[in-house]
Amino acid sequence: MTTQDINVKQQPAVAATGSDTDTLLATDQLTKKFGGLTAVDSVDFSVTEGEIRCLIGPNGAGKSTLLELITGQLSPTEGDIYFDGTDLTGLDTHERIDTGLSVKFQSPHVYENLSVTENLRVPLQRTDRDTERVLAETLERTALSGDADTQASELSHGEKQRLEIGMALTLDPKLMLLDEPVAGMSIDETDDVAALIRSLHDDGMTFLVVEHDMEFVRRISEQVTVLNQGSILRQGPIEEIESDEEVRRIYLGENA
Ligand SMILES: Nc1ncnc2c1ncn2[C@@H]1O[C@H](COP(=O)(O)OP(=O)(O)OP(=O)(O)O)[C@@H](O)[C@H]1O
Repeated sequence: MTTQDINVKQQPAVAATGSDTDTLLATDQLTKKFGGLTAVDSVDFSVTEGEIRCLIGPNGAGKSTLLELITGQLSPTEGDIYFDGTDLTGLDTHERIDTGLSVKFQSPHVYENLSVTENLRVPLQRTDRDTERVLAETLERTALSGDADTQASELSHGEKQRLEIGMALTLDPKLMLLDEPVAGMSIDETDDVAALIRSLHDDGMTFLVVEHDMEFVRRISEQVTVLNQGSILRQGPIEEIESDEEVRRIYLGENA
């Protein structure tokens, strides 16, 4: 399915973000209220095919809520989400994954008692892909070939993150959502994850990354969206965002 197939309701979101038919993910007036608190407030947001878009913002800005609305862990109070021509409203998280959306949460969710290869086989059971070929490819892409038989519990934090990205890759997603992928990592581990994201991007993968580490954002992302109090404050190239006075006052002053 292509973005041409997106129904008429998507048009405002695409138009509002200035994107065209390359839009892979779009939200239209997306809103989430928790009682009297509006955590996400009429957000028109989009991710273009092939880009690495980072979502930043101060604590409580609504980043996790937006991510959870996209993954289907939360239902919107109002608004819609479209992905690759499909209206995701009404689909549960597994059904969203089947449309090509992949999610990697902050802390690694790997099976500690299984080997690296066995972990990679778990998501593959859901597909009819050529398991042995995909396994070999994924081990190589995540630089885990040397640890194919290592039990996951023996991996470092950074290796576990790479393994989980690998598990997502086995399903051949169209968009990877990563929630703070380098939180708590050493410099070397951060380097490895940045290199992995860049190389997957070079192969055409699209990313939406929620991240606090601005040095990491600078390294992986060209396009940044700043969320503040549930609304989009700014979006644009990283250089523009970093030099924007209001962004600096609200967010970067304390994180740059
Ligand atoms: N389940 C919930 N019930 C009530 N309020 C919530 C719930 N989840 C989030 N909130 C509130 O919604 C607002 C946005 O929270 P959210 O976690 O999305 O922000 P965030 O940008 O991800 O923050 P952080 O960077 O600290 O993770 C906050 O005021 C938060 O307290």
